[in-house]
Amino acid sequence: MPHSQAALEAASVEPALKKQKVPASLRRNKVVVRVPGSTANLGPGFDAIGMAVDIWNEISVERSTAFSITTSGEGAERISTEVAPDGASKHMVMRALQRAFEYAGEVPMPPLRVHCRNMVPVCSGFGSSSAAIVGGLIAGLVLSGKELRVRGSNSSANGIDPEELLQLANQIEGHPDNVAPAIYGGIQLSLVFDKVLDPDVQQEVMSRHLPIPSGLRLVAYVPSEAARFGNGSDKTEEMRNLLDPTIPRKDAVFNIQRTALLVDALHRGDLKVLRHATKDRLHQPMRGEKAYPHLNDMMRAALDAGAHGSFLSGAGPTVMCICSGASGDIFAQKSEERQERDVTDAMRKALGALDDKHLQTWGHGDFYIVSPTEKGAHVTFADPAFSDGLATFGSLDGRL
Ligand SMILES: N[C@@H](CCO)C(=O)O
Repeated sequence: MPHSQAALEAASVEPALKKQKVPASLRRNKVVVRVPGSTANLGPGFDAIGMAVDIWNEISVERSTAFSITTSGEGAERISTEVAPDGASKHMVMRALQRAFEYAGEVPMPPLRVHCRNMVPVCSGFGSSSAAIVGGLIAGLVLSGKELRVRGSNSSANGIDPEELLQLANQIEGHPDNVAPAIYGGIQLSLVFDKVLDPDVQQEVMSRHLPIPSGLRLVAYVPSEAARFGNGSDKTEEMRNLLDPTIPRKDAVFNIQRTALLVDALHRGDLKVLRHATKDRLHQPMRGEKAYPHLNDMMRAALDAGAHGSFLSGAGPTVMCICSGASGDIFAQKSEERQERDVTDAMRKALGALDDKHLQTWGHGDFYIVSPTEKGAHVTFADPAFSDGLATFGSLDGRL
C-alpha cells in the first residue's frame, strides 16, 4: 500500500470528487487543526509553485448551540467575524466549513463555535486565505465523521484522500499554488486540468512535491498596511485584475525557461542559479508598476546584498528573498546569519529611499526571517479521537 506522497504519485491516483454521506454515528464534537502559511509563485511559477513556511494558524471548531467566530493574533482587529444565524459568512474558515459539511452530507451545517489563532500575516502574500480554507475544510470534514487518509487508501467509504481535499480547496481558492503546500507542506508544483483540453482526466488539480534545498531560509519584508484589505482573497483578486490579459510570446518563453530552471535548481540544491530562476515577466512587472513601488528596488537591493533569489510573495505585497542554503557546516552558520542581516539591511535602506507616496500606501512594515517547512496541515485534537491511523496530512510523505 502506498504510504508516501511519492508513492501516491507513482500510483497515479485520480480522485474524482466522491461526495458521500457519512453516518451520523461517526460525527465528532470538537477538532483543532494547524495549517502553515505559504509563499506562492517563487517568481516565474505563477499559479503553479508554492512553498509552505514555518508560520502557523490554529483553528479550533466545536459543535455549539449558535454560530460564532472569534479571532486572535494576526488581523484580529480587521477580519470581519460576522456570521448569520444560519452560518452564512464572508469569513473564509466559515465558508470552507460550510463546503465540508455539505460534502460530507451533514446538511444543514450544525451551529459551530470557531476560534482562529492566527500567526500568518493577513493579506500579505503568505497564503492566509488558503490556510483558512484548508483549516476550515479539514475541521468540517473531521467533525462530520470523515477519516483523513494518510496512506492513500481509499478502502473506507468515509475516508478522504489529501488529493480529494486539494480538489475541494482549489474549488474555493481558484488557484492551487497556496492550498497545495498548506495541505502537504514542502514545495509543491501544482497544475490544473482543463475540461476541454484534458477531456480524459477526472481530477481538477494535481500536485507534486519538490525538494527544499538544505538550510534554506527566507527573509521577508511585509508592509504594515497590507491588512487594510477585507481579506486575502479580496486582495489577491484586486492584484490579479492588474495583470495584462495577454502576454507577448517572448515573455511566456522567458517564464517557461526560468520555471524549468527553478525546478531543476531545487532538485540539485543549486542555489547559484536562483537569481535567474526567480525572475518573472508574467506578473511582477505589472504589479510592481501599478501597485508595489517598493518591489523592484527591494528585490534588486537584496540580490546585490547576497540573496540567492528574490521575488514577490504570491500576489504581494510581501517581498521574499532566498538566503543561506546552509551547507550543514557549523562554521558556515555565522556567515549565513550575516547574509540574512546584510539582506535585511539592504532592503531597509532601499525602503528608506522610497518616496512618501509608497509609505502612505503600504506603511513601513516588518522584516521576518522564516524557514520553509516540510510539514503540512494536521489535526492536533479531535473528540472523539480518530478510530484509525492518526490523521495528519503532513505525515503523508513520511518526513515527520
Ligand atoms: N498565484 C496567485 C497568488 C496565490 O494565491 C497570484 O499571484 O495571483
